[in-house]
Amino acid sequence: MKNYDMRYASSPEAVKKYDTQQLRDEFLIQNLFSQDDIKWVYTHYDRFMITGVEPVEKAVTLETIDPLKASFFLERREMGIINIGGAGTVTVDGTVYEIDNKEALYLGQGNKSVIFKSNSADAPAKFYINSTPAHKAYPNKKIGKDDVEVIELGAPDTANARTLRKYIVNSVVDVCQLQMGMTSLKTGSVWNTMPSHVHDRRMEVYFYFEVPEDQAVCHFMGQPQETRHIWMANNEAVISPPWSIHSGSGTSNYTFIWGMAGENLDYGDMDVCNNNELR
Ligand SMILES: O=C[C@H](O)[C@@H](O)CC(=O)C(=O)O
Ligand SMILES: [Zn+2]
Repeated sequence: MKNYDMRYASSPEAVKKYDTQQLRDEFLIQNLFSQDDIKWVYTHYDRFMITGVEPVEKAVTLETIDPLKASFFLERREMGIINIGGAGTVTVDGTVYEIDNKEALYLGQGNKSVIFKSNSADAPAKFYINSTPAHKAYPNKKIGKDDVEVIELGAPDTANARTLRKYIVNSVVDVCQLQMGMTSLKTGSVWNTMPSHVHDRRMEVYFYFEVPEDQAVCHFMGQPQETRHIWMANNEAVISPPWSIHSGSGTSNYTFIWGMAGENLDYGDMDVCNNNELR
């Protein structure tokens, strides 16, 4: 069975003409988590790759996929892993990393054997994973809850009070180009990434989770004066092209993981859009 799905890059001019289904086919990632298996989405936006692994009955071994033309997955790549499920382990060339809920692991280029396992089949680990090309082998590093950089953003008055946690940024861990973190909306706050922004130098992927049953998140994309939306359910991800805003509003509060790659490692390099100028 083919273990990857290819997403080619789209131009803003083409996307203007997409209908709902075409927008979803190009940018939305559903069925992200495979039980006891790994199925990748390989994008042509900075060759950023996305998957979710949920080991239940057995350990899952990371294998290379055909488009990489590599002898092992991390031969020319780095990887960030954030566990959103129960406690688990990632064994990397014999070293066992215990990764609890909302802990992360950075893996540098050159690691040959990577094995994902849950501590208990009753509360399986759910490893959300991003991977990007790498030019240098940086050391592996576990990022625990105390290692993250925490920022409070927004306000209840504008329904966007949220806590942003930087897990994989260059002030926490040495990386080639991957950046990852987690943002949690407070109760009563629903808008993420407001005011919105673009960063034509980096693409981004948002993975929405902790969306309560029967609730949804409306994700906004597109050029600032030509926006589109995609309605998203729990545990779905969306690809944000470098030219696109990436903001969302939920029918309740929720949490999401952001991952980025591209030209620079400067988290704060964003071109902010004024709310009253969005179209
Ligand atoms: O470029 C940075 C990313 O879009 C996110 O980190 C923004 C975010 O999580 C938020 O404002 O809530
Ligand atoms: Zn961004």
